Amino acid sequence: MTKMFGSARALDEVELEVRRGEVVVLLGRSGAGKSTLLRHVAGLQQATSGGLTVLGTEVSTARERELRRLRRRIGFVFQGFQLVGRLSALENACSGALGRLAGPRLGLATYPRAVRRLAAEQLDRVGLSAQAYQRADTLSGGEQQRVAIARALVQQPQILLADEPVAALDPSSATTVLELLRGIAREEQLTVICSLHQVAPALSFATRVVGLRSGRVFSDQQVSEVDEETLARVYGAAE
Ligand SMILES: Nc1ncnc2c1ncn2[C@@H]1O[C@H](COP(=O)(O)OP(=O)(O)OP(=O)(O)O)[C@@H](O)[C@H]1O
Repeated sequence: MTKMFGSARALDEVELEVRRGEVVVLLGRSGAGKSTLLRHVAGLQQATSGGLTVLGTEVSTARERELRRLRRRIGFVFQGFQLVGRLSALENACSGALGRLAGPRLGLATYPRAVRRLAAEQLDRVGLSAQAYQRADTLSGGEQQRVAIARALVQQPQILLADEPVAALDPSSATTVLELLRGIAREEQLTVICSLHQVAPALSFATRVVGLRSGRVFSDQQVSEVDEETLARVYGAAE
């Protein structure tokens, strides 16, 4: 699969097969193509040439309706959390269900009871029960990212994508968030694709590490057989 932006090649003949339950880290420096690849998997962008099949949908040729259906099955966690700051943690978590509910929701009480219960359970799972009614913009960065994870889980996704989920966090919150994600992925047999730009967290989080460089797959290894030195040399100094 190749993605061009004008004459720039953001993804250059990328070939990758991810199996169910794998926790894949896309490792690469700024501009390597990690976010672009994640956006393609999420059905948010379409390749310039070549194909990409996600959960049985051919993304490159799919119509908007099919893409919407696909997006509902894929959770996405971002570097900047993307919560609604003035809403509570619980209401943000509930909004993960919006894709399967008809019409907009205004206020917690307008969500079905089952959704509110599920959202509360997921907040509990990420250790934020006590903060459920706190405004999202009053939470710490690590807490906000945990709310975003709860929201993604309320969506009941088959694939969870995370684009630099810990880049904005201090090292200790980053470790907490990655450990949480890893534990949840194991429990749910969830397929996770996560971009990171540091080698050490990638190795403790992933089952498989895919190195990207200038839009190309440069290395692809199971963590158990990873050549740490090469990875550190190629990606260790990534900004
Ligand atoms: N919408 C766009 N229009 C033009 N160029 C783009 C667009 N999106 C990405 N690119 C280019 O494609 C290349 C890959 O970008 P991408 O954001 O995927 O890299 P990345 O590995 O995620 O980097 P970072 O870690 O900084 O987020 C870059 O050269 C970027 O400038």
